[in-house]
Amino acid sequence: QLRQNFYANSCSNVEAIVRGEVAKKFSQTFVTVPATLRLFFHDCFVQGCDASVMIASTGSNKAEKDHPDNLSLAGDGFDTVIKAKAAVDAVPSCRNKVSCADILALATRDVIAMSGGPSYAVELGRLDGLSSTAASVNGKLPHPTFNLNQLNSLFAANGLSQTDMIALSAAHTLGFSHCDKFSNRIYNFSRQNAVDPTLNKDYATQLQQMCPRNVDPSIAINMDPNTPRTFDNVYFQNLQKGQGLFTSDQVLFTDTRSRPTVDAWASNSQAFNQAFITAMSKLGRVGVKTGRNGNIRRNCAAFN
Ligand code: HEM
Ligand SMILES: [Ca+2]
Ligand SMILES: [Ca+2]
Repeated sequence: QLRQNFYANSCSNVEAIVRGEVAKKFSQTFVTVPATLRLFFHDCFVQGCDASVMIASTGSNKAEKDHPDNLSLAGDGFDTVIKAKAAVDAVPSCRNKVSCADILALATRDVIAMSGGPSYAVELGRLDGLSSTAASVNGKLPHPTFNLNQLNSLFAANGLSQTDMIALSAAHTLGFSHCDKFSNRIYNFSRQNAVDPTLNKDYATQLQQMCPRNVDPSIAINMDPNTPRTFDNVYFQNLQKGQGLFTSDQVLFTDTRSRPTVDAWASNSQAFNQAFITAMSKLGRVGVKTGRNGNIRRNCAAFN
């Protein structure tokens, strides 16, 4: 059972310590923000929010982070958690008291707030998981080609509603994508349409310019073409204009079952922020480990 003041008696300053390290990292590179937020999502959807995604592979174990769906996780997310963990452990009373999973949850809250998004109280008390395998990632993470039914069923498997799914998708209001993740929409889309017809024409042309055929696979572009460094509801306004980057983004507007929610949040950032906080809190409860199912890792990248 998670609770807000879980570390009140063991490490009462944990929130300030984490925030301080996250602020330092944020001042060095903005990538900290999307990298940490996506890391939290990919952690929670595979074996629950237990920092299983942070484990490094060893000679005998190929870990989650080396599954194809996780290879584009940016290193700055991992680095943020590792640095915050070191800062926490530098305080004698906090040493080996706070889980990597909780530090990731706190850091995620902090990067959202630092980029203009809402802040919220984080429930704590997660333990770190005891396993991490690439094989366990299969089928657990959404793909950018997903339609609404596929998105809903994957999120429902994690206790999240369609409303939660739409709110969380707005994480694509910042951060980057590599060209291969959406090139099917701008080249050879279908027999009838070379370009995905749900894509705004000018935006499609811009995407083709930024991502020419045979582009360097390391090239990444902003997912929100309008406010790429601000956590805001412009994501939903983009969808209304046909500027959703992935099929899984644009479908939230094209499918009439989800469009009313997109329209509501495009014009009401407060309502969106509230829904986002609710959904993030639910995401943070997925598959939480307690008791013998977990421990507090000394090194977030390795089992004790
Ligand atoms: C709804 C289904 C989702 C799909 C299909 C999806 C897919 C993707 C893909 C393909 C990328 C680009 C990766 C790359 O090429 O580097 C990406 C980036 C990102 N995603 Fe998602 N995602 C989804 C939901 C979420 C959720 C729920 C969150 C967080 C709450 C999230 C946060 C992010 C962030 C922040 C980035 C940018 C990462 C960076 O700049 O390093 N996504 N996502
Ligand atoms: Ca996990
Ligand atoms: Ca934005």
